[in-house]
Amino acid sequence: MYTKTQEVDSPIKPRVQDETGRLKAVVLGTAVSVGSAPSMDEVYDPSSRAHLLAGTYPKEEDMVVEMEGFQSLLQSYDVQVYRPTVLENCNQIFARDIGFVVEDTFFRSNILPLREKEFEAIENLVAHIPEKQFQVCPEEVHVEGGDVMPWGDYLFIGAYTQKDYPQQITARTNQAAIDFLTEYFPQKEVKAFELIKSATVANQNALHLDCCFQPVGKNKAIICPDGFMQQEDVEWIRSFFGAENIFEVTADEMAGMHCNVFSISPEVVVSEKHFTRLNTWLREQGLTVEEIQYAEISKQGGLLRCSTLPLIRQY
Ligand SMILES: NC(=O)NCCC[C@H](N)C(=O)O
Repeated sequence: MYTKTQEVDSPIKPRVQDETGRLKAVVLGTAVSVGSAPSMDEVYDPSSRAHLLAGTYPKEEDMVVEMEGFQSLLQSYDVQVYRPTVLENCNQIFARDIGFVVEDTFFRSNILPLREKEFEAIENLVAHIPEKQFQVCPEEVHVEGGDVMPWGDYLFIGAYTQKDYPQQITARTNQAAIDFLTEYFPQKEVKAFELIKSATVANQNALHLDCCFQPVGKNKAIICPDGFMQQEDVEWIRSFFGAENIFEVTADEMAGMHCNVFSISPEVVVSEKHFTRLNTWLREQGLTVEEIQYAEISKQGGLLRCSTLPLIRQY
């Protein structure tokens, strides 16, 4: 069974149209029983790899505390927070990637095979979603929720479509995913961005789109230009949001997950407490910034957005 921290509203009717609408229900991953540190053969992102090598790989108890803090904050905003069933010795921190909601449909992702098991832990929860609002992505469609961002009439997708896709362990969303979502949402303008990939160097890798780009508020965004393979995509984002509405982060800040904040509403954003430069800018834009401690989680190549899977936002 999934763990619910509040009563489940059944049925759960998914609805997410953008990145910042007022959050009502969310799955927050869990670090409980995350298992021992992976071996160098098992590791699947460059940040975890670097921390394994440096002997600074995060401890379960520290990550559990950070995630509890996030849960309490979300609940203080009256958000219904669901946690996955705890699977023994399984890393279930990054709930974002295992599924995603666009408009009124929950999609089950086809994620990195090494992470496949994670979906089991929310099966009983998604069973509350009406069948007509639940969609399993076809087998050839490789997609993780970190690469999918609805933004009103637009659907932003992070992808990697180069020939060496099968060899890139940090490439999780392919051309078939772009084609599938384009066909599924004919009324949306699908904008796909090619991301840079590296299995070994964290500041040369944009694991997902949400590691190098994140809209905030009503019309603003955080980007790391270095995360994009094509300069014209960066230019497109600059002109779409307007240069004055964009905060740019460095490649090192991208590796530290500065783009991976999470919005509770167009007015309130959750950020990491060490992101001083970013948090100052967010406040200057008139946003309320809820700062929490999440630095241990960042060592695994994900942060606040990555550990959440929004089910319902209100419009
Ligand atoms: N959306 C995200 O960027 N999720 C972070 C996933 C990190 C995890 N270590 C992975 O490589 O899959």
